[in-house]
Amino acid sequence: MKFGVVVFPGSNCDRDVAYVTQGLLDCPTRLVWHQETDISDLDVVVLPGGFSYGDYLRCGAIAQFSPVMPEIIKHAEQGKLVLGICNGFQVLTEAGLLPGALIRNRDLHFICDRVPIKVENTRLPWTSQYQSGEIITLPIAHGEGRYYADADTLAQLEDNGQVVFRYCSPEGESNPESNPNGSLNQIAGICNSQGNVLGMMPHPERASDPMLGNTDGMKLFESVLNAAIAAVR
Ligand SMILES: NC(=O)CC[C@H](N)C(=O)O
Repeated sequence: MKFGVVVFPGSNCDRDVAYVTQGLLDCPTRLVWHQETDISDLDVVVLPGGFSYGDYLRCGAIAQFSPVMPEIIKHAEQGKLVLGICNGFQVLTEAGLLPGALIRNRDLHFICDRVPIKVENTRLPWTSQYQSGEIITLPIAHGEGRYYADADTLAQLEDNGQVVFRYCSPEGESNPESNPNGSLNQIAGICNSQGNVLGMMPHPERASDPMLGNTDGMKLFESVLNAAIAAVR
């Protein structure tokens, strides 16, 4: 199984993701410059965190027009896996691959923290290695991470199990105090209706190497590998 990590001008977590998928997960991985238009060799496309195009206009708003994006949309339409982390999540909503939008944090500050998150849906290629309802801790680092969607979209996401990660208290409660950025329904990550496209604001790649003292993010990458192994059996 081969990973590709898209590099936009201003991406800054591209190598961190590649370090995890190649170095820790032992899967072939290549960096994909945003002007490339052939990604047919890839099984999983990751849009990493960062500040694509300097976050001018809106985070992710300019990156959606990169030449690689139509190819990523085709890749997703074929049912193949696409993961957007932080700025990558913002790009996926701007490109219409995921519903809703990421807007300025409630308190208008950039937040850099480690926060508890509940894994809400484990029936996905992204999360099968987690326990349902498991509370994990992942780093967040964003200025525009407040998930917003209209009421109908929100209800649809909830009804279809598309809310994959939710901010919570260390005990797993969802309340205003455990919502770092004001996201609706405490949403930290969602998937599309087919489940093959995932967007999340927290950074699993920053919590994967045992050297960093937290490996809660590694199960996400292991889930992907597991799904690939299951598919060829
Ligand atoms: N870590 C990131 O990807 C940051 C995303 C984006 N630049 C923001 O500030 O919201």
